[in-house]
Amino acid sequence: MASSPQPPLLPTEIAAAALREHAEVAAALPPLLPTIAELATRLVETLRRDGRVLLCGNGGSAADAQHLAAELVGRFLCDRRPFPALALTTDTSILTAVANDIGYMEVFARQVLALGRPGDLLIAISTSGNSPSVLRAAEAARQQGLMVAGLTGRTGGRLRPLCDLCLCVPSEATPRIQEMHILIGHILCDVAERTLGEVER
Ligand SMILES: O=C(CO)[C@@H](O)[C@H](O)[C@H](O)[C@H](O)COP(=O)(O)O
Ligand SMILES: [Zn+2]
Repeated sequence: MASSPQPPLLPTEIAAAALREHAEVAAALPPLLPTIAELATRLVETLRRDGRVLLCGNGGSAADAQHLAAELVGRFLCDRRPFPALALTTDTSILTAVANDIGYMEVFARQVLALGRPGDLLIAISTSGNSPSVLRAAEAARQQGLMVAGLTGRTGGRLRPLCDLCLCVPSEATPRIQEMHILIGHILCDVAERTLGEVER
C-alpha cells in the first residue's frame, strides 16, 4: 500500500531546522582553529610583503569571494591602509570572453595566470571542492608560484590535494558550508586588520 504524502513543513519548522543545523556545524569548527590561525598568519605575511590576495568561487561562493575582497580593500571594522585583494568573479567581459572562447573552466585560471605573482595568495572557495573552474584556478596558481588556500566542505573533494592549506567545513549541506565560509572569512579579515591596521574602532 502506498504511504500517504507527508504534509509540507511549516516555515517555522524549516527555519528552526536551519538554525539547529547551523549551530551544529559551527559547534564542530573548533578542531579547525589551528588551520584557521595558520591561514590568517599566511594572509598577514602575504599582505605585509605587499602580495595580493586573489579569490574565486561560483554562485554563493562568488558572492563570498567578492564580500571578502571588499572587506580587505575597503574596511572590516577599522580604518587602515587598503589591502590588495581581487575577486576573480566580477569582470563580466573577461568572464564571458574566456568562457565563450576557451571554456568556462578557464575563467578563473586565466586571470590567475594574468594577474598572479609568486608570493600572492589564492583563496579558492568551493563547497564541494569539485568545481572545475576552481580546480583549474588552483592548478594555475600552483604553476604560477602562488600559495593556495581552499575553503571547502564535505571531503574537500579534488581541491584538497591542490591546496597548501585546506579548510574543510565538516558538513554535507552547501548553505551551511557557505555560512561557515563567511564566518571564517570574517575571522581572517579581523586578524589581518588587528595585526596590520591602526586600531580605530
Ligand atoms: O549558493 C548556492 C547554494 O547555497 C549556489 O549558488 C552554489 O554556490 C552553486 O550551486 C555553486 O555552483 C556550487 O559550487 P561549489 O560550491 O560546489 O563549488
Ligand atoms: Zn547559497
